[in-house]
Amino acid sequence: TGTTRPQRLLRAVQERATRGDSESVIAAIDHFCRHQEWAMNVGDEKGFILDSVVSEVSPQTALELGTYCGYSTVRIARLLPPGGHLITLEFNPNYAAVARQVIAWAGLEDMVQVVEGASGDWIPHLREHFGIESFDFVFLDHWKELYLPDIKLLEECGLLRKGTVLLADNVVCPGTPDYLEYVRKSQSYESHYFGSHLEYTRAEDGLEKSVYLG
Ligand SMILES: CCCNc1ncnc2c1ncn2[C@@H]1O[C@H](/C=C/CNC(=O)c2cc(-c3ccc(F)cc3)cc(O)c2O)[C@@H](O)[C@H]1O
Ligand SMILES: [Mg+2]
Repeated sequence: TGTTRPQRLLRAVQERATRGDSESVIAAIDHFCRHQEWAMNVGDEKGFILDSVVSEVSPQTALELGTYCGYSTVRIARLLPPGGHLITLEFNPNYAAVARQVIAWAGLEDMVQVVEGASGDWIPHLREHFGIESFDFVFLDHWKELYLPDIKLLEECGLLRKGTVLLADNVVCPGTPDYLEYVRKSQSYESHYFGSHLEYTRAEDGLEKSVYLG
């Protein structure tokens, strides 16, 4: 049986990073993915763009779809303003278990709630369960064909407000064509593409930032 890649990534964090130091956790994961095993984290290059958008929005309420090992969760949570809170949805229990330990190693467990389950099941219950009125920021990084249905669900549930910022990973590689067409054509969004590269590679990829106009 042996270990899984997320478990090996977690071990690299525990061996290389300093407890409570989120920068060292991010660096340990990037080192692992560059020199040991590639993994589908947003990475350092696109991560720098993610950082700048999160810093600009400075969200009190943030949502992440697809936690995986918690790399982007740590990147977002370390930049939240006082009182800021991040909910991250992850439907694979093994990934969620690894992510919780990565987030704890970074010392960010008080700002983050890892919610185990499917985004489509959970989104309609976020208000009643977590007392969320609406989200200031949403990071999409789960299954690519779910980006579009899930933002439509967020709209229907009234969880987006005038000015909510959506940031979507992988809009080029693997690609999210139906999502891109929707946010770029809809009168309800102001969209902008940030060109970059697929994590830890030279392949083209990028992030799409879309502001909900109501
Ligand atoms: C049925 C449940 C649907 N709703 C869901 N709700 C909550 N979490 C969900 C989820 N779907 C998937 N997830 C989780 O999101 C994560 C999935 C991410 C999918 N990401 C990718 O496929 C991806 C893939 C690549 C990639 C690019 C090039 C390549 F050659 C190989 C891979 C790069 C990336 O940056 C990626 O993000 C997992 O942790 C999964 O368990
Ligand atoms: Mg991704």
